[in-house]
Amino acid sequence: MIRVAILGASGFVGAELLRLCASHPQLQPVRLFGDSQAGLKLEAVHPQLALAFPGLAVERFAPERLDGVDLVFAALPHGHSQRLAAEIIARDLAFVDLGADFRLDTAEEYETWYKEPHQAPELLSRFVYGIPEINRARIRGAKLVAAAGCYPTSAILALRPLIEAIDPASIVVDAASGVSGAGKGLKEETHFNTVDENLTAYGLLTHRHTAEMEMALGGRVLFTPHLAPMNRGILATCYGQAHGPCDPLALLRNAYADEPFVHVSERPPSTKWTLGSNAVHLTARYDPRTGRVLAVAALDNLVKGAAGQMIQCANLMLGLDETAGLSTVGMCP
Ligand SMILES: NC(=O)C1=CN([C@@H]2O[C@H](COP(=O)(O)OP(=O)(O)OC[C@H]3O[C@@H](n4cnc5c(N)ncnc54)[C@H](OP(=O)(O)O)[C@@H]3O)[C@@H](O)[C@H]2O)C=CC1
Ligand SMILES: CC(=O)N[C@@H](CCC(=O)OP(=O)(O)O)C(=O)O
Repeated sequence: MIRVAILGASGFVGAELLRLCASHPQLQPVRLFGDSQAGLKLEAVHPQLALAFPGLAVERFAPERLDGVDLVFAALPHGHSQRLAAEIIARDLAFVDLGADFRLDTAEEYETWYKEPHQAPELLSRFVYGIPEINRARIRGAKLVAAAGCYPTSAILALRPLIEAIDPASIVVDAASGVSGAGKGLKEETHFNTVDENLTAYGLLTHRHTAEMEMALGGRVLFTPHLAPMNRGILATCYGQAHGPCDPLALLRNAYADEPFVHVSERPPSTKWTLGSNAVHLTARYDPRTGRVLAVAALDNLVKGAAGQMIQCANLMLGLDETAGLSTVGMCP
């Protein structure tokens, strides 16, 4: 068995990591770390996991508590991993980080979008960007992976195979996310009364995920996120000006023919098809009237947009079956 420690285990992504580990043949969570919920038994923090992990409790992190651990997952608020990474690296552990701390190429880019100086710029180049469908060879065997953000995963998977067919400076991404994307903290914007029966655009022109999309797509992206009145799921509708008539659906089908978690279809995808699964559903069109390409992606922000992607990366890093522990089946209705 591979012994796993989870930083941020008491959060939404932490719960999802544990849920997926419960059906993983090799990953065994042994240490769970949190902040305000440290000291509580797991069954008090995430009752839905009580039967799977009866003996576990949430602790406060201390480096010596990683003794005997093989793999570390971190699902912490941005800015924390860059302060802890050196301790994890010194122990030569496999490390998959989901915060944004090690996703971008440079400290300058991080400071531009996250509005604070990076605390470990010397480590940035050691992390591999974690979307297996675009970066599998580098993730396989890597020790340090920065798993991609939820919105970027949807837009990058929808557009990357189409990038040669469009002007990369013309990309527009409009994406709607379920409220779990904002984490479990209580905020006015995510309060039931705010989100119920409501649809809101936010982060206009400034959302930090723009940088990640531009890094992976090599273009300019106008990204507008929206908060949708649903629990989970992201639907990303992406556009780009085509160089000429093309068949984007065929390009997607061709790019993802052998991918275990990507389904390409003519049918416009729904978030509900992906709930609880590591699947991404895609479609695309060429519009001869406007000369634009349109691509749509649906995924579960907590699975392919977070915990599922982390496990998919860890499977590759550790030489396991890439699909281990990751059901491809969504829960619908
Ligand atoms: N939710 C999503 O869909 C996605 C989230 N992410 C990213 O993953 C990370 C976690 O997200 P999510 O699970 O939603 O967030 P939550 O707010 O639900 O959970 C945050 C976790 O971090 C812990 N934590 C908070 N502050 C500290 C601290 N100072 N020291 C140690 N631990 C701390 C919390 O502990 P405690 O509860 O005990 O206080 C909790 O376990 C974030 O970076 C987020 O941006 C990325 C993709 C998708
Ligand atoms: C609905 C919602 O609020 N979503 C979050 C993005 C999700 C996330 O956790 O961001 P990372 O992938 O960078 O970690 C937001 O827009 O800030």
